[in-house]
Amino acid sequence: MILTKRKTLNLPPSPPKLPLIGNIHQLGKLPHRSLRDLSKKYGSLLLLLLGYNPTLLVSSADKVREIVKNHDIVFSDRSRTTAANIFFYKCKDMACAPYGEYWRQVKKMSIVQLFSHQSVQSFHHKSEEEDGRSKFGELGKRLLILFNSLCVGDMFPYMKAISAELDAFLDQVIQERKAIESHEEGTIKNDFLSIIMHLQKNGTFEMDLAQENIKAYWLFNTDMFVAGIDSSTTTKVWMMAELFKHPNAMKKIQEEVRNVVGNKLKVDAEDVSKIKYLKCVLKETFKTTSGCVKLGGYDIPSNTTVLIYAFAIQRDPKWWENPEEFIPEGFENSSIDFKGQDFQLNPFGFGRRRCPGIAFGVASIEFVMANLLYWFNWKLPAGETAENMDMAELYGLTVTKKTPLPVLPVSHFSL
Ligand code: HEM
Repeated sequence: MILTKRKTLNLPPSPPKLPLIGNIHQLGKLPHRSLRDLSKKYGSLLLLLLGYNPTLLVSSADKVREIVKNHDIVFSDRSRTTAANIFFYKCKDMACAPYGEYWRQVKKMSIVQLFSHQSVQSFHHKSEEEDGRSKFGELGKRLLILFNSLCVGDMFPYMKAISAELDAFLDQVIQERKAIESHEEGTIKNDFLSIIMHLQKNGTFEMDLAQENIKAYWLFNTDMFVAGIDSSTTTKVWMMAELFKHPNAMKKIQEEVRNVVGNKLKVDAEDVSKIKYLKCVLKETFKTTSGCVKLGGYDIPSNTTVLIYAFAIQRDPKWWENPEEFIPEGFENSSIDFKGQDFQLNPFGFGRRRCPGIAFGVASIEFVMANLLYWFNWKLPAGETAENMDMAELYGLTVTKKTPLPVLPVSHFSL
């Protein structure tokens, strides 16, 4: 008889759990806020059970540094969810692909072709194309909702066996995916697929791409246009809302934008790079609006999802003075940046799986915001005041503003 000795794991602290749902009842409607009390009570490493999913919440910048420095490869994997399997042909897109050779190749191809300095520069000339792609954005948003719902389904594997509705739901998911593919075929296939074929022919992409991988790679556009557009748009909305709430910051940024641009009536990329306060406002906005960054699967116990609790880290008094206030000036004489070296500011994640779209995201936000602030003065509709402006949040992949931003542009220049 072989006796196996079971290793007892020294697990991080956990709040009390309920049968079947674990800690889900403690998340509330805004998990990024409710988890804060738990992390204050239990410490910077907190093990939650979400349904059947063990989830490690990391809420200290020092712990994040330690994890990224010592365990980056382990954390670079992704958990294989039902949603990713269905939508991305068994996780063949970049964001959901398990860490390994395939992910490395897809990432290499994207960096060469899509995230190069040249591509980011050409972003300014391509902004009109975004209109044509906004339809895809709408479809992409619906897809995201379905995607998230499937992730919730993964927390309760026992329900899969008993839920007849799940089959109907999965049918709906597959139909939505087909709708996206046919839309894609018409709009993106030509330029995107030709890039892939070209790279495969000239040997840049070293793997032989099966038809399914290529299809999944079209859906990589979902990563691009949902991950990219959704997060950038959300940041712009919060930035504008915060500027309304802080009229001195609004006045200061508009003066700086108009000083830098002068009377050229055109804001170009060089101008944007000179508007220093814009970068401070952007960093402060990132600081106040990120929720949780998902790191991937880790094995304490196996298949633990690790969440970096950006919301708490970016409000940690150890790193930030007046952490609950919106004070962009805090960045004026500070070298803290979001490029992945400063663990207390982490809107784009860390390590190998860090967001590859930083340059695109930042360029698009800064360019659009500089233009909006240069061309227009902004006011609220009659009856609304900055004090009573609704800043309620909606939790999701990104923390969005629950109600639309009720602001009105007034042209600054008499044409
Ligand atoms: C304000 C803008 C943006 C924010 C805050 C943001 C944030 C993030 C975060 C937190 C991650 C996860 C990192 C991790 O798992 O450690 C991520 C991944 C990713 N982002 Fe972004 N992102 C932004 C813009 C963009 C843009 C513009 C694109 C594409 C054009 C993009 C494409 C991606 C992709 C493909 C991944 C998955 C990378 C991988 O798994 O290897 N993002 N992003």
